[in-house]
Amino acid sequence: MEPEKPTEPKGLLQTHELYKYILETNVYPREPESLKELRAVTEKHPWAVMSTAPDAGQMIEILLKITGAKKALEVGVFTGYSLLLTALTIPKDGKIVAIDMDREAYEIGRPIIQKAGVEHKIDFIESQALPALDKLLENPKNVGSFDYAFVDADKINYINYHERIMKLVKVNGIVVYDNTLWFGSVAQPEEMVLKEFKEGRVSTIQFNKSLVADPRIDISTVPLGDGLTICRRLY
Ligand SMILES: C[S@@+](CC[C@H](N)C(=O)[O-])C[C@H]1O[C@@H](n2cnc3c(N)ncnc32)[C@H](O)[C@@H]1O
Ligand SMILES: O=c1cc(-c2ccc(O)cc2)oc2c(O)c(O)ccc12
Repeated sequence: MEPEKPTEPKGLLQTHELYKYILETNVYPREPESLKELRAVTEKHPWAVMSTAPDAGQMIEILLKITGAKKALEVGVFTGYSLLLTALTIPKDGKIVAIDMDREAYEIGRPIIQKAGVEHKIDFIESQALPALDKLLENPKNVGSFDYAFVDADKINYINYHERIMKLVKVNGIVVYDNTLWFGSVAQPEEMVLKEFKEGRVSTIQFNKSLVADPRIDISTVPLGDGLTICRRLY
């Protein structure tokens, strides 16, 4: 049997109608204007699908508020939806270290971030993520200092990011990994998986297993967007 081709995005839900209902009824009415604007400019980008899902963003906003996060780390910025969401949510004197190797995409969202008055909270690092994280770790002030981290970059490296981020976040700090259900492919038999998802599926399955086996964290996987795994550092 031919694998089913995805049509329009519906996250991991059974129907487009249900996803539309969630967005239109619960998410868009509460979404700040600047995030709507960022979403609109991002839609013109050929890789717009990579932008953090607004329903997942709404959940992240609650996490940031509950934990009172002030110092945040983001790996994978793209045009900046999750970055702007974080910048809008953390306090005025909060800081976000945001890493992406693609400055061009960040420049698409940056004028909107500036207009929203939150650019002063952001330290954008144009770099491959692994060396940037290693550099952060060289400064003892950064070790165990982050309240929150969001990882939404190359899935194959999540395992490597995790080891570094475990040292950068404080005990009780929260780490959120995006795409941990990789378009639902993690639960599909291999022969049913579309070619373009195969590599990501394998690394995501391995990564999910490694989180389950990691005694340093609590975890919860939430089927929002493309799957979020929320971790809390225990020790
Ligand atoms: C899924 S997008 C991030 C989406 C973003 N969180 C948002 O809300 O729009 C992934 C991003 O990770 C970046 N990326 C991929 N591999 C990377 C790497 N090895 N180092 C740094 N950035 C990387 C890409 O340039 C891309 O902008
Ligand atoms: O379709 C994608 C692709 C990515 C992706 C692929 C390769 C990389 O090096 C980084 C990112 O990420 C996505 C994503 O985060 C998402 O939420 C939806 C779709 C995709």
